[in-house]
Amino acid sequence: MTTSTRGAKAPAVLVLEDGRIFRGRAYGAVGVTFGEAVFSTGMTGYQETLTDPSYHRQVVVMTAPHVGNTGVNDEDPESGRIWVSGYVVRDPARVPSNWRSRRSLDEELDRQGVVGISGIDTRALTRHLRERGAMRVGIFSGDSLPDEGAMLAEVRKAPEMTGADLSAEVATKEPYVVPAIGEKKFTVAAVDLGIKGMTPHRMAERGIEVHVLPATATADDVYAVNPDGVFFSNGPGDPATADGPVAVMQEVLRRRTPLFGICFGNQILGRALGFGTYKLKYGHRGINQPVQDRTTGKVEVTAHNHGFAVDAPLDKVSDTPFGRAEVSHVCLNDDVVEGLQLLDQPAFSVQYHPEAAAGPHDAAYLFDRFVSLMEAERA
Ligand SMILES: NC(=O)CC[C@H](N)C(=O)O
Repeated sequence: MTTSTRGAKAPAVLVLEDGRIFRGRAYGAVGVTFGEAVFSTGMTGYQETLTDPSYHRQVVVMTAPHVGNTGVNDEDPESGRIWVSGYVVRDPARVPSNWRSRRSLDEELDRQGVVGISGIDTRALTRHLRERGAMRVGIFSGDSLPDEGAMLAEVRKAPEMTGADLSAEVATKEPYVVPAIGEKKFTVAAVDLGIKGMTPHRMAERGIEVHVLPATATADDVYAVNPDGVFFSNGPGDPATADGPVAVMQEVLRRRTPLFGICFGNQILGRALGFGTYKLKYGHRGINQPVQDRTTGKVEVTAHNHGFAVDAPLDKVSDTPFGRAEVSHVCLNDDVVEGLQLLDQPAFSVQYHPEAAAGPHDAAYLFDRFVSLMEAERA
């Protein structure tokens, strides 16, 4: 629920489900919002973060102290709207400055009805989330606020992220096509579980015509486009709920069509192979996470946004219903599984974001790997 505007400087309170409270000022829309409190360590790229559908139902805390400096432009959004359910910053820019800027971030949050809070100690909040783990949170702003006990009771009624099935809420309802740039070489069916705009673009740049399909697409829908490869996107929510996409992916594996998955898509590949998924204590979010590609030994700096992970053994090849599989990538901060690959058929996935929006481009080679799998299939 939001009421608008003028009160951009109204008092605001952030209430965590364990009872910790931070007081600040309204930022963006004035009103009430709930979600899972998570922190992002990205120093840049706030527009891409805000519009990434994987952040649906999450209240994002920025560890970078000064946010909004470059304003809001019309080029950087990763989808048609802001998806975060709330936004938490230390010190918003008072005067944005950039040649592409059209309006301030404060105005844009207000325009889209996104409730935020500024002027709180985001370092203390981040340390709290790191020690206690991601948890539910509420932001309440306005001139007359409920008492603390009432706000806490509301936060504790909000839905949890564990068990949340959210892809269909954010994905396209209708299929659409992103044409290949230049000569068309391949057709890919991309199951949209919350896809970011840059992902089909990275494929289109490589001569792929991308047929983006709704989250509810069946295997028949996938094969109706006569694909050379199949892609499963990133997306919000708990992968343990994604039974539909897991069944579709198992059919793709049965048919041995080249397969690539990103983030939620990696968790779905994990499940399709028979591995479990689990919730990380506070997740990985930011654009500076070190990952090792174990197939080459190279280390890359990468963009992350995940709160769940695949539970697969790091030190051995696993036998799965689709042949041998191994962990191809691992996060060097905490040994979390960051990629999977099959050894007996053309299928792989990563838990992080090679589309790099925002983020470093170190992992762009993964799109080339997908192209190589499709080329090898054709040869
Ligand atoms: N970016 C994503 O695809 C996130 C996947 C999943 N929702 C998670 O939090 O782990």
